[in-house]
Amino acid sequence: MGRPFVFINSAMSADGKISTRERKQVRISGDIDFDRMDALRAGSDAIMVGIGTVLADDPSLTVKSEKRRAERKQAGLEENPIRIVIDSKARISPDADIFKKGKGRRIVIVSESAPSSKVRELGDIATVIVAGRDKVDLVASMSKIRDIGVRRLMVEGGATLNWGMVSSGLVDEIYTFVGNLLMGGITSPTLIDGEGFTEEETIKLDLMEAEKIEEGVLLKWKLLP
Ligand SMILES: NC(=O)C1=CN([C@@H]2O[C@H](COP(=O)(O)OP(=O)(O)OC[C@H]3O[C@@H](n4cnc5c(N)ncnc54)[C@H](O)[C@@H]3O)[C@@H](O)[C@H]2O)C=CC1
Ligand SMILES: Nc1nc(O)c(N)c(N[C@@H]2O[C@H](COP(=O)(O)O)[C@@H](O)[C@H]2O)n1
Repeated sequence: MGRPFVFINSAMSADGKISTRERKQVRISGDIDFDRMDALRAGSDAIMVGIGTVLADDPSLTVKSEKRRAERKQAGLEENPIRIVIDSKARISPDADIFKKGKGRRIVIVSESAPSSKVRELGDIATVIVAGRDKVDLVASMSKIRDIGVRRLMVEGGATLNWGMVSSGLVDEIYTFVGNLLMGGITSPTLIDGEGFTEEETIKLDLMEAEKIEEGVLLKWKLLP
């Protein structure tokens, strides 16, 4: 029933790009912002990314601070939050760092169109949830992960998943670190890609916080109904 509290955390260039035109990960945040991101991970029940991010960056999505992992253990939690990948066709490799690095539960959410042999293979190393026919149904996914106890969900991109979540009305807050670089490129992923909104559909935001961090600025937005 219902859905978790959902926030997106992302780093983007001053011109709004989250990676280069070759979809290569670039260091946008400095150490302080990476540490802020790590604290957000440690305080979440689950961290979710799209398969595009896994294929491009191969992130582990683990909590990096030993102290924070220890605090989670003391609180009776796994060292790492649940790591969730939205992957309609089950394209993720069993060798992905999400599976190889760190302890904790992994969930891959696929659609009914995913090849059953690959779904079985993934079932040996992760919990596989099926939601949606040709592509993952994000609304149904949120309800399913709420049912297994996820109350606070951190979404770490990428651009297509961010669009899917925002356009489905599934996001409460967005935190963007805007770094001191320009990436350019009409095909470079932005914070929110997808088909985009019409003038009437645009989503209004409430600025909760703006803070200078190192050479960039952290903006915290609440999505208005
Ligand atoms: N700077 C930053 O903070 C971050 C940057 N990135 C960058 O983002 C790029 C990846 O973004 P994308 O290619 O857009 O991939 P993505 O990570 O957003 O994954 C998109 C994929 O999710 C799957 N999906 C299934 N159902 C969906 C649904 N209902 N709605 C939306 N997606 C659904 C589709 O297969 C789709 O292709 C990479 O270049 C990566 O480096 C990713 C995370 C953070
Ligand atoms: N917050 C942030 N700042 C940057 O400068 C970045 N380049 C990214 N990239 C994303 O961080 C994830 C890496 O996670 P692991 O270190 O492997 O746990 C990955 O999803 C990148 O896209 N983020």
